[in-house]
Amino acid sequence: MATGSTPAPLPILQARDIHKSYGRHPVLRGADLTVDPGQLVAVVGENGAGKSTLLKILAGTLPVDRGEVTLSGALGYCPQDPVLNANLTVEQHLRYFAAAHRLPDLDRGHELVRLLGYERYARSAAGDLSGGTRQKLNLTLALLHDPDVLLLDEPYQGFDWETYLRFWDVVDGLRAHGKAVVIITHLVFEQDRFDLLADLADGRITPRTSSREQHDVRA
Ligand SMILES: Nc1ncnc2c1ncn2[C@@H]1O[C@H](COP(=O)(O)OP(=O)(O)OP(=O)(O)O)[C@@H](O)[C@H]1O
Repeated sequence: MATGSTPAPLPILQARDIHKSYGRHPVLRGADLTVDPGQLVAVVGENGAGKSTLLKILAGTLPVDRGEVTLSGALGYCPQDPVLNANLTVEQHLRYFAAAHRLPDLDRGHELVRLLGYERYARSAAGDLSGGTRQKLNLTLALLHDPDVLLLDEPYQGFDWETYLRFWDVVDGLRAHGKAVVIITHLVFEQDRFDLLADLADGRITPRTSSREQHDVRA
């Protein structure tokens, strides 16, 4: 918890007064969110509240009608539906994305594959992978370039329990290195893992600190 004498960290990601409608259907109506380095943020809310819409806007893949998003660092984004090439193997995906990010080697990719426990599929085509393994590859690719903030849209759909725990090991490692992670979740039992719960309802976000509360939280 920050004290009065500790300067507030500069946010890594900030969304201000976000408005978004689909046709005449308003979804976001003045949503604000501030994410600090090293912060774990859960975006929660009912089905259809606009959580995925918000994440797409934060990721810059969907334009806003009004408002602005400020990002000060590298971004990783894991959409709900993995965007993979069915004909490329896991290893080829790593190589392709590493080249796109101009990475000198595949070390981080191989480390993530090992951490998430799917080394045996290295030579399998993405189209032949199970849904859970495709999600692991999706997550690996989003993390390959060591982003400062990671946006995850329900990342563990299809994960078995062991993988779910490994996933949290990865996230805790990111957090320990000052990376911010924003996750859409429906899992009430895990909410204590987060620093901030961003509760989305009626197009706006109400921030709630979770019992973890180790940071100065503003939204
Ligand atoms: N491309 C689109 N065109 C029209 N309406 C859309 C589009 N995408 C989402 N919507 C609508 O916007 C609202 C918010 O959708 P969104 O997927 O952002 O909600 P969500 O909170 O992520 O839902 P869930 O918890 O079910 O995943 C819903 O009513 C949805 O039907």
